[in-house]
Amino acid sequence: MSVIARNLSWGVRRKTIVSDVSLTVAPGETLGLIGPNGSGKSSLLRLLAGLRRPATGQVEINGRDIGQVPRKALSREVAFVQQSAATDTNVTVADVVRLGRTPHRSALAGWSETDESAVTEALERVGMTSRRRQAWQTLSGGERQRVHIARALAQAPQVMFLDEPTNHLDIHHQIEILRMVRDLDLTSIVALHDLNLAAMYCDRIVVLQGGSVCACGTPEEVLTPDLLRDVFRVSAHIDASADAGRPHIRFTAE
Ligand SMILES: Nc1ncnc2c1ncn2[C@@H]1O[C@H](COP(=O)(O)OP(=O)(O)OP(=O)(O)O)[C@@H](O)[C@H]1O
Repeated sequence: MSVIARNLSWGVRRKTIVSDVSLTVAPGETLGLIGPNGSGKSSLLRLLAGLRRPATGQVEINGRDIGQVPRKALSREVAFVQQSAATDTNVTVADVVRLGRTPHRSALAGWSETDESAVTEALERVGMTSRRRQAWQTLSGGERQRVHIARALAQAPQVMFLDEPTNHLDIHHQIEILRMVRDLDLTSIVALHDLNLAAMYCDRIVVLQGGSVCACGTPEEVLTPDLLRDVFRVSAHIDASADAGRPHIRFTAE
């Protein structure tokens, strides 16, 4: 499913936090959202996912204005992995992942085989099958993050929004999760701080600065020494990596 944002703006009181953002994400594409702290990445993701209404502008998912789509119907198509999602503590890992099935179930329907296999498959994909009966509150930070991603996968969405999904993860799991997101047959928009991981796993990158889009394109087009200096205030060399020609950033100490 495609995601199109047209002239999105949002703010609180007199402060504009997202300013006139337009972007297009093609079906199946993985779009990276990067920008310094406070540049508006989380706020924009929430607008794109329909969790917050824009002051002006609109978001279309698969050609429909999401402002007109009922919330339950939207949550059958769109999953959101938050930065630090709160979860009720007195539950098991499988209980948390089962919550992902909520949009697909009616009040009267029982738990189906489809629901069960979606949960089993989601746990498998994030490598948490052996933990399904473990109490949620006993998990490490990285394990919780993987279970939140499993919950989103169990939702069987067509579009996935992920806010810093690699937070708390060791490097193996950072790479595993981003590779999985890239290889999933769905459209994904992922806010990331690690610019090299964004270069490795995103088809295109949007750079936010002060709530506005200041660059958009392939990793090679966007990740230039000038942009890194102007937006992120760092000096860097860019090497063409052996990894499918993706840029590799070497930060320089000066
Ligand atoms: N509800 C709110 N009320 C007041 N200010 C807000 C609100 N939501 C966000 N902000 C402010 O808007 C700015 C953008 O916040 P946002 O969380 O979208 O940035 P971000 O790019 O995701 O940051 P980070 O990289 O630090 O996670 C920040 O200055 C934040 O303090």
